[in-house]
Amino acid sequence: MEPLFNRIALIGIGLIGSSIARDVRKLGLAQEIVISTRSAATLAQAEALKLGDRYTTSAASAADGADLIIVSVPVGASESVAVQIAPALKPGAIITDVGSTKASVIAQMAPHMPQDVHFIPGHPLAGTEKSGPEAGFSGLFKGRWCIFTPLPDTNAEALAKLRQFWEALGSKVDEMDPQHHDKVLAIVSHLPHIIAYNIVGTADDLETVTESEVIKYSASGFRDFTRLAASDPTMWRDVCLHNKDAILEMLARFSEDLASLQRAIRWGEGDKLFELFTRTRTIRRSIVEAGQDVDVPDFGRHALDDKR
Ligand SMILES: NC(=O)c1ccc[n+]([C@@H]2O[C@H](COP(=O)([O-])OP(=O)(O)OC[C@H]3O[C@@H](n4cnc5c(N)ncnc54)[C@H](O)[C@@H]3O)[C@@H](O)[C@H]2O)c1
Ligand SMILES: O=C(O)C(=O)C[C@]1(C(=O)O)C=C[C@@H](O)C=C1
Repeated sequence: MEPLFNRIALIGIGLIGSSIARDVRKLGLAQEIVISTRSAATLAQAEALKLGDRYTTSAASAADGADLIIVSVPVGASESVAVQIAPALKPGAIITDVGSTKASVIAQMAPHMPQDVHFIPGHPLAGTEKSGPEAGFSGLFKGRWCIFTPLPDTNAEALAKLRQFWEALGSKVDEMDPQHHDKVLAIVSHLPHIIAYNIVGTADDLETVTESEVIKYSASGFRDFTRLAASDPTMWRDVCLHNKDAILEMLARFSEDLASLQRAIRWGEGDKLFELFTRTRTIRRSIVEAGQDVDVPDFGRHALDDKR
């Protein structure tokens, strides 16, 4: 494939940054890959994995002269990165991110962006519960959505180029308003993780059930929750703090519906339970039919516990 960019700078080289690096290298999407991350130890890991051509702990020197800069750090670190890279950005550069929340990332980064660059927030809907440069793999974004939440005055050419980039990684690209993105993701991604953290925490706290019993008898339903609950604590702390309003709104709805389910169980309302379980089963079928479970083979390899 023809390189789409001369120099790509990857700021943050964990699961997402390193998966991008692997695909960029494999597909020949850049002449040069520059990698930057805050910690020297993580940078050394990236270098050992040969993920880039140049390595630096200075985000500014990585961004200097780059045509595409992809920020892949926990969302709470977005402003700090924006402040560091802003003075080094070359005119016409495209700056994007992969953060799981969008309104907050825009609020943190946009005010620091110079007038002559193109800041296009993005979010690939692909990942696993693993983190760090060793957890990444080529093909993570294949068949998955990447959502852009462009600012109103975004340059159409820059947008088309970034779209071309993500499509080269195999993603389907969509555009959304950032607030809408945050609400949609609150229900389809953030709440499932919060529920998983909570149920695994509850099981761990149960006084009548020992920890060894939780491990020994964990049925596959519970095991599926433990996968999500093993996700990176820094990333998910930041998601919760930076999508607070949408998450609280969805949690309120969720709690109401849970109370109604609790009531149906208490009063033996079998029809009500059956109706809900039938309705939700069709959602799973629609997802499978729409090909949205394309990740199963990859997740089987990377995310599920081999000892199952
Ligand atoms: N993991 C997923 O499933 C997933 C999916 C889509 C999007 N995202 C988003 O992608 C981003 C990165 O997630 P990840 O899974 O790659 O995380 P990760 O923990 O694997 O990697 C994070 C990287 O950011 C660096 N970093 C951490 N704090 C920093 C700081 N204060 N300043 C500069 N660099 C810092 C780390 O050294 C590391 O290189 C997050 O914003 C996350 O919300 C994650
Ligand atoms: O399946 C997982 O392990 C993930 O956590 C991936 C997942 C998700 O919820 O689907 C997590 C956060 C993202 O921002 C995007 C994708």
